[in-house]
Amino acid sequence: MKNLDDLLGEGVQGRNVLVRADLNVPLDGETITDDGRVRAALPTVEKLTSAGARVVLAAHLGRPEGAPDTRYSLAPVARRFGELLGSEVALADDVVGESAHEVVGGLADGRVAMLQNVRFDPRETSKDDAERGELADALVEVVGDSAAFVSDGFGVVHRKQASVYDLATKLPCYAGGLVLDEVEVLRTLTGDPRRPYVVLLGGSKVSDKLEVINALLPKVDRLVIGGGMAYTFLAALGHSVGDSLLQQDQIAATKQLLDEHGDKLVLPVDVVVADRFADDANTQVVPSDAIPEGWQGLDIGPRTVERYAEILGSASTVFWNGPTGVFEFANFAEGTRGVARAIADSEAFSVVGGGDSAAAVRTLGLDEQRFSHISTGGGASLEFLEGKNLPGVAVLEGEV
Ligand SMILES: Nc1ncnc2c1ncn2[C@@H]1O[C@H](COP(=O)(O)OP(=O)(O)O)[C@@H](O)[C@H]1O
Ligand SMILES: O=C(OP(=O)(O)O)[C@H](O)COP(=O)(O)O
Repeated sequence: MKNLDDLLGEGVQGRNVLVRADLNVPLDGETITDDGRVRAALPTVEKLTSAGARVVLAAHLGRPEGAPDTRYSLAPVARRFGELLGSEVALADDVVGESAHEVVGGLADGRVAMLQNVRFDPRETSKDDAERGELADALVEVVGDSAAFVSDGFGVVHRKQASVYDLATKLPCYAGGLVLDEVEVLRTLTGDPRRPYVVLLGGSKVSDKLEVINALLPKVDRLVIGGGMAYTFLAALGHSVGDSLLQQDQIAATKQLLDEHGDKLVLPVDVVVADRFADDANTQVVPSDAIPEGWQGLDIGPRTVERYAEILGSASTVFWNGPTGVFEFANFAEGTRGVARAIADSEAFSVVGGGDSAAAVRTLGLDEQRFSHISTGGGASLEFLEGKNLPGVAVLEGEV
């Protein structure tokens, strides 16, 4: 697989280089609450601009429904990128339209432009190869067919999407430094990890992650569950979960997982419930088999934190993806803070993966240096650990 150094060796002065980055940062209105992914994308872009390339950034933000939606505009991200870079990043109003052509056409050597959220175009995430191919062709038209493509959005390489996968089949493609670094660290976890090997999973992308659990169970000693997915497990045990996040269609499969691997799976014994999804909601701590009707679980409870901290503290290898609760609200951040602290205090080789998990480490005031590696990708790391083929990496290796 060719990499960024190969491209720099070929020379990029005056050449358009389209960089796919993962700039999917957490936002509070228009304020970026954690710019970790922007910072992680900088080194590749800076290497290219220093060599005189004209860099065109393509990225997504959130999960818009395939149409422009101002809530998911990349404007705050382009602004932050410009600040960190020390030179303005011009943002196109569209993905492959008139504005994209104009902004890219006006790009000077060593400067950076950004396309608007690629997921504003429904073809980006289409399951139809031809539709995605069409968008990739339109992206090539924007940057010109003498352009190069650098894939550096590690957090999105598990997605078979137009700007991640299909574009790599249309332009000379190169792996960026972030993708290479992340893959190298994660490889140490797929070989022969020191045991006990504990994986802690939380977060809200429940349907994505339930599949992953199945594949990870044979590889780990303990799989500790928190966050939104815990409630599908509790429901599978026959408990009522009130208004908590619930993946109804996965209950049967989850039941089977519990039957087959109950010894490895660790579930919350108590949870913090709220009477509505808000930081100032009324709250109470209840046993996990006694969630009252009309209430929703938004964090793991203190007894669970203690138990999880003990398991994490005695592990030799830890992988953590997904906050154990809605840590963005102070009232539901204690669980995530508690498990993060336990990992930070342990001597284990520890990898944290995921935009929100990494953001939690930083915004809850933990010392990043206490973790062996903070990955920019949650789902991508998990799929890598499962041993799954990551489309965005495979395509760079020419394995498609
Ligand atoms: N019990 C819960 N109910 C609803 N949302 C939750 C719950 N626990 C965690 N979350 C939310 O999960 C989100 C992070 O999920 P996810 O995207 O899967 O993690 P990551 O980005 O680290 O991969 C956070 O915004 C958090 O508020
Ligand atoms: O935030 C991301 O993934 P993550 O939450 O698994 O770390 C990536 O930007 C991918 O986003 P997606 O899961 O909407 O495809």
